[in-house]
Amino acid sequence: MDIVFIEDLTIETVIGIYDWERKIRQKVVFNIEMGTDIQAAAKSDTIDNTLDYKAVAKRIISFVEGSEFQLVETMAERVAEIIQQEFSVPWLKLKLSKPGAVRGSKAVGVMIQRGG
Ligand SMILES: Nc1nc2c(c(=O)[nH]1)N=C([C@H](O)[C@@H](O)CO)CN2
Repeated sequence: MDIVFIEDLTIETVIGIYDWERKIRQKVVFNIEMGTDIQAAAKSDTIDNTLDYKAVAKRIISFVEGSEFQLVETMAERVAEIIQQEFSVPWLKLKLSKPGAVRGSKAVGVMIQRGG
C-alpha cells in the first residue's frame, strides 16, 4: 500500500469543553496518512487517477471551520469518516493536535487509525 499524506494542516475553529473556549477560535493541526495505490497515477501522470490531497485538504478545511465540537475525539472521528466515505480511502491514520491547550506542553490531541 502507498500513502498520500497531508502534513500540519492548520485550521481555526471553535473547539473545547470550557465556556471560554466556546467564545473564541483556536488552532487545530491535522497530520493525515491515507492509504492508496499510486501506480496508476504514476503511469498515466494524471490527477484523475490519484487521491487529490488538495481536494481532501479543502474539504477538511471547510468542514472544520464550520464545526463547533467540544472534544478533539469527535472532530477526529468525523474527519476520518469524511475522508473514508467521500474519497474512498480504505485506510487512514490521523493525528489531531491542539497546540497550546495544556500549559507546559507543545500540543495535546488524539491519533486514530481506521480501516484495514
Ligand atoms: N481527551 C480529551 N481531553 C480533553 C479535551 C479533549 O477534547 N479530549 N479537551 C479539553 C479542553 O477543551 C482543553 O483542551 C482546554 O485547554 C480538556 N481535556
